[in-house]
Amino acid sequence: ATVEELENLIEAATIEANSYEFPTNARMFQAKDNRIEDIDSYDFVIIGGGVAGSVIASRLSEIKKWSILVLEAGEVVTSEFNEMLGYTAFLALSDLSWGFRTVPQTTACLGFVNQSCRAFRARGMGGTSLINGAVYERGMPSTFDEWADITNDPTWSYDNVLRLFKKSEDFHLRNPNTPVEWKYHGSGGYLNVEQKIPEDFMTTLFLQGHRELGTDIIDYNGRSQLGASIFQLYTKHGRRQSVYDAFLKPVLRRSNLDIMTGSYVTKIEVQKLSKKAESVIFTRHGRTHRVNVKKEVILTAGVFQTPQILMLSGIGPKEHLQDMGIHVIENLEVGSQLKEDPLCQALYISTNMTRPVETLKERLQQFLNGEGSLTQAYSTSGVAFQKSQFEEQHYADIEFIAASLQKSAFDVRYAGWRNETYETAWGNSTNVIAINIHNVNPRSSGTVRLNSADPFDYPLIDFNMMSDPEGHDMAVLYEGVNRVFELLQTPSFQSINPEYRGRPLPGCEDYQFLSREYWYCFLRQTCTAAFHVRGSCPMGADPNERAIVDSRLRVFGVKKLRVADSSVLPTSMSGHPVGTIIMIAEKAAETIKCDYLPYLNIFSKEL
Ligand SMILES: Cc1cc2nc3c(=O)[nH]c(=O)nc-3n(C[C@H](O)[C@H](O)[C@H](O)COP(=O)(O)OP(=O)(O)OC[C@H]3O[C@@H](n4cnc5c(N)ncnc54)[C@H](O)[C@@H]3O)c2cc1C
Repeated sequence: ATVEELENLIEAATIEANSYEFPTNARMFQAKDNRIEDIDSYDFVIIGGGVAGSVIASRLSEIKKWSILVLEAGEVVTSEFNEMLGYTAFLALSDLSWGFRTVPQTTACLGFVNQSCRAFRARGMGGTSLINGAVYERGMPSTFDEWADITNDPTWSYDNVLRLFKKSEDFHLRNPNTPVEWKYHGSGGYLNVEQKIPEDFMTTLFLQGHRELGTDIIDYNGRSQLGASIFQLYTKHGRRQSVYDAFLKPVLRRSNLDIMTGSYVTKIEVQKLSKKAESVIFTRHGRTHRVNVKKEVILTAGVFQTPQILMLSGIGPKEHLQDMGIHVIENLEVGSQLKEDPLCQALYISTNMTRPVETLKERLQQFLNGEGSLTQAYSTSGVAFQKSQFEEQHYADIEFIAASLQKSAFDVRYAGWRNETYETAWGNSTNVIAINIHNVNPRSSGTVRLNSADPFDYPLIDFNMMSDPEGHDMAVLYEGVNRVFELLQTPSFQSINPEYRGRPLPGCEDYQFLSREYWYCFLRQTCTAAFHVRGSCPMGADPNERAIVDSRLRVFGVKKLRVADSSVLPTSMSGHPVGTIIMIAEKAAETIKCDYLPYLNIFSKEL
């Protein structure tokens, strides 16, 4: 597109976002009557064409004799507007968004309308990679050794999964100032990974400040995640590349792969005695269909809807299903260990830093060259992973993200702020920067439950962040606040004259301003969700210890049914999950191939 065409797309999308009303249920997918029409059967039916579903469909359809069907509620997205990461937030307020939010919270998101946190998820081929920040990050290598212990399966160890991370990746070093540990990166994979160029002033300052504090500048996808860095993004020449674009678009001509968009799955039919998954019921264009499954159903509908579909199909906590009037097929603690990371983005700091004045036309011209501010979702690209004093092992538990901000009515709408809280947090600050504090390894957990047995009702989502009885998560976040002020003391940051000019927040007036108690209150008011939700159907060795799937991602007690998306992460991986979800999906596909084609060597080309 030309600069003028892009300007028109931006105008239309921003008008839509500013007046967008989120749906509150999925009734737009309801059929007109109760008739069920059978369609042809498939070897594998994949529910959800999101991040994990796209990877699995791509890999399984490599086997020509298998027939694969992907059922996805959303559509294929083609607008170039969606490729501009700089407008990411606008996409969450569009028809791509499911529009989920949590039930009212008591320990976090208190400064937001109805004390509710947004729980953004996207629909459409590529799933939430259609609206996310495209940060590519794998977490701490030792996480995967822990997964091998939890599942009693050494194939989850880092030495083994590194091969899968590399298999997906096509890494390009675009910023020569960034350290790279090449042996941890892949080339020639489906997913293009690159850094944004050139660095902006705030990123440079952030890295210098960290150097002055003695922090190493590292490749966070190398041997250790601990240190400061600039984001690696899975973009291509600075443009968003959804996981569908990367993994499925190149193979669409395969005749054994069918993708049915606009298809909303309401139930997996599981035979009551044999407990075998036999068919999938879905609505499409006002009608209801049944598809029979010859080999397996693979559930990749994401962290909220995967547990919802399981529960609607009779797989979940017995008492809850009985309360909902659903016949129990398998009693499993589905949806009982939901994990979300608290993120504080409201520590606004006034400075004397002036930002470059660029017109939209100039920014679009840079975008067309694969550069500039529109090629990243966050306002800058500086990031640091650190370990708090409370972290007993060696995981990162705090991520700091540099930001350079302007006050905006759109932010209030996007995040769902209460106006008064936003205004007072901002105070009379000018030329604002923020160092966002992200607790990437929290202990608190929440739940996903059914609202009713009606598949068109949204599930009840309760993040329950910062609620662990020991107060660990609060202590980590408070240490994060103190570390931000330490960073602001470095000579680099002192050069821009940083000053905190927020006013006492509503609800926190009783605490001495800027005391420890005040910051605790501030964090409960301003921390919201990082959208890195996971763990609603964790893998493990034993369903009596609340595991839902085994190490081969098979649902305990049910045959022909696997789950392979963000729901299965058994612990945090200390960061942004897409890289790990892609690895899990690669592993799921490889496992399925080994189960059905045991004569194939896993290193053979055919895999
Ligand atoms: C605003 C935002 C920014 C983020 N930024 C980053 C980032 O920079 N880096 C990162 O690593 N992670 C990021 N994430 C998180 C990341 O995008 C998700 O963790 C990831 O997409 C989850 O993958 P998934 O395969 O589990 O689910 P999804 O990608 O959400 O896919 C699930 C799919 O299933 C479909 N589906 C659901 N229910 C049904 C049904 N009943 N019938 C048919 N289809 C159905 C959905 O429409 C969707 O397409 C971000 C998330 C958000 C919201």
